[in-house]
Amino acid sequence: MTESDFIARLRTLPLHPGARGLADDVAVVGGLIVTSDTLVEGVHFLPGDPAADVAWKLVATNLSDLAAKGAAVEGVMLNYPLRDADWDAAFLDGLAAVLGAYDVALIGGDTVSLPAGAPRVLTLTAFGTAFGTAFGTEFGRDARAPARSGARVGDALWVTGTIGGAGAGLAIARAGTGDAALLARYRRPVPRLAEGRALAPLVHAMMDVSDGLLIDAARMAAASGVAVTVALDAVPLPAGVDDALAAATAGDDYELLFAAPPGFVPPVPATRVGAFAAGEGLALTRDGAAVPLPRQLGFQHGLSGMGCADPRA
Ligand SMILES: Nc1ncnc2c1ncn2[C@@H]1O[C@H](COP(=O)(O)OP(=O)(O)OP(=O)(O)O)[C@@H](O)[C@H]1O
Ligand SMILES: Cc1ncc(C[n+]2csc(CCOP(=O)(O)O)c2C)c(N)n1
Ligand SMILES: [Mg+2]
Repeated sequence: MTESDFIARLRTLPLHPGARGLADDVAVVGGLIVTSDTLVEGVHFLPGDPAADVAWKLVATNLSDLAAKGAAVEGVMLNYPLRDADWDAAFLDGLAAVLGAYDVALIGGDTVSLPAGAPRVLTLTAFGTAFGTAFGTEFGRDARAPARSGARVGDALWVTGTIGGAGAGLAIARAGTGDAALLARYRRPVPRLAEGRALAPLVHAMMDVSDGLLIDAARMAAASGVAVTVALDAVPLPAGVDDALAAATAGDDYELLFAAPPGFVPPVPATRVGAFAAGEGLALTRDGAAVPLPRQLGFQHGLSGMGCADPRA
């Protein structure tokens, strides 16, 4: 079963009104914005990646979902599997560093052991509050946490930062040599918290790019009931990356993807990469000409590595 099949089945279960139909980066519960993400050794990080970097990535990937809702971070809970003392100590050092870097407090969690040889599975749950609101009604907070589902016909699709650096960084980590800045994009992603707070009151829809620009743009369009076209030639690439299609399907970028009305002037550095129209699905262009969709739009669990073109989850 693929990740999207599994989540589609979950959607048939009784859902909390704040679950946003299991079609958003977060839930909004009791005035809190809640998200949870897991890193699995061999799936999300390499066994040889430094423990401190794994701690960084675990926190950063969760904060990225809060950033996509313009949230202020309230705190995090950690579920941690002990395995070897040196790695665990280095992880704790890295955890202290990333929590300090983003001024994030630990709320609690759980500590377990692993069977000998089992890969590490690390989970963090992050809690946030809608930025700029006093403690008040859930509606007031929810109204400032843009969903994936708000894109409208005529909106433009925008992305912060650059895309494809983390995918290149993963190849560098596997090879053991290469550009340090690209490697850092893979090992130490930067949650766009300040950008998210600036954008949240202004945009129609927002999410972070975790699985790949194309699959995540398709998810935003599907959740919004509109079609989206992405211009491959417009995708902002970092120095050292030149294959826009590979960049747009690699994932791990943790930039913010958002829909905004025509004429929008973003308050933070961002690039217009596409447009929404009536209809459904994703289309690609390069220099104005239609380009066929690749077989895989991004990463999806359950497909032995890269995912398929299904934007449902
Ligand atoms: N095992 C699960 N149980 C309950 N809800 C789930 C489960 N897996 C995913 N979801 C829900 O499905 C929705 C989509 O999840 P998804 O993991 O794709 O979003 P995300 O966290 O933004 O992305 P990513 O995991 O790529 O960072 C969210 O509402 C999430 O809470
Ligand atoms: C060793 C290794 N192999 C492949 C990848 C690529 N990758 C794995 S999960 C994922 C999407 C985000 O995960 P999720 O959807 O679970 O949040 C991506 C792009 C990696 N990071 N490390
Ligand atoms: Mg997300």
